[in-house]
Amino acid sequence: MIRDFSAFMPGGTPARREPTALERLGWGPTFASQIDTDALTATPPVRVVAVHRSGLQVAGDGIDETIPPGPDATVGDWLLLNRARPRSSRVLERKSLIKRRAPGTGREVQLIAANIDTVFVVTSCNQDFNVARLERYVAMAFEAGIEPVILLTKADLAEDPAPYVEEAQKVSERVPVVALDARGEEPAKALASWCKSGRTIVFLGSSGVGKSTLTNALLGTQDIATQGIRNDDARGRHTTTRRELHATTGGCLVLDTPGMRELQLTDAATGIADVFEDIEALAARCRFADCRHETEPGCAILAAIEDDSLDPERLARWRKLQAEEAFNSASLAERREKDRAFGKLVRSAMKAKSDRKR
Ligand SMILES: Nc1nc2c(ncn2[C@@H]2O[C@H](COP(=O)(O)OP(=O)(O)OP(=O)(O)O)[C@@H](O)[C@H]2O)c(=O)[nH]1
Ligand SMILES: [Zn+2]
Repeated sequence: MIRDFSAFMPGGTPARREPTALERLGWGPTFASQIDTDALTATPPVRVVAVHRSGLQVAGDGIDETIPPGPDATVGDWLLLNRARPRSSRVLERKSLIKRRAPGTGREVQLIAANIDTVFVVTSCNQDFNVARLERYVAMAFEAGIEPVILLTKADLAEDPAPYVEEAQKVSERVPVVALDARGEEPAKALASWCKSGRTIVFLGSSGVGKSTLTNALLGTQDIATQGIRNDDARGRHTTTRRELHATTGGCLVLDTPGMRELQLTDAATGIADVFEDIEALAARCRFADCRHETEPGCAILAAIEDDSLDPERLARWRKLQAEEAFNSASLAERREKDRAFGKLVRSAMKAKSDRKR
């Protein structure tokens, strides 16, 4: 068989032609630039499209198979498939990575998803709407190196979605906000600029906000709930570890990963700083480098609150996220010690809040 590898190499992509099998899976210059033609022939690139207990399901140009677990890879990863020793397949450097600490352990890191292009942080135009939660998810996306977009579903049920949009826009100047009806034709149109062929997206948010509805709207007639049962164990039971990519008719890849819907913030100091860049910029102007923004003279943050240019609630949320992040990122031993201190901090924050309300 003659294969045209030109499209795999950097700069080899002409403007208008049908996408190759690999491009439909998300292949592009970021990955192509990491390998040479010899490696391409000997070890074909494949993408991990699903993670099962029995192994990694990989897809490539004419390849669709399950390899045993082994490579330190997760759904979305690109591997150079080593046919003789699949466990030794090389994992290509990632564009983005969502990870977390394995629950209940010390420093062990769990890979959740790789090479996601866009995270849609989903909430609804109703009582689910919560700025603190939006900030948390957006920080996580920034930390992972992924572009976040805030999606406000159930706009059709709200008397006026505008106030929700306005609040959501305050999370970060860098994050677009879209309000829509998650059902029917609207998502495919409203999200078209992010859901292009070969792009990989994921919907994150609380239960009931419309993640499955959005996924179904993009996938067309396919039903994700029934589709997911297919590759699980013999009894067709859902397993909590299942993660997989589904292709839309437009060629966009939607990651379905129930385990990722609620995430703790871990090792996300940079992401938090990105979301709260307004506060970080103020902090840099405080007189003392170690200013705690409580009573210090020359504190730029206290000054901003004083002149109403900073919302004290936003400052409180920043403090809380930072404390939580520091707590989650600590090792188990450190955690035990911090446990008490954290409880105290939360209690004093709650008290400060109720004092203010009084
Ligand atoms: N009217 C209206 N209903 C919606 C919208 N989005 C979701 N719903 C409805 O809300 C309910 C919950 O939607 P799901 O898509 O199951 O929510 P989910 O986020 O996937 O929930 P989990 O699977 O529990 O995580 C369903 O009955 C949807 O039809 C919307 O934009 N407008
Ligand atoms: Zn200060």
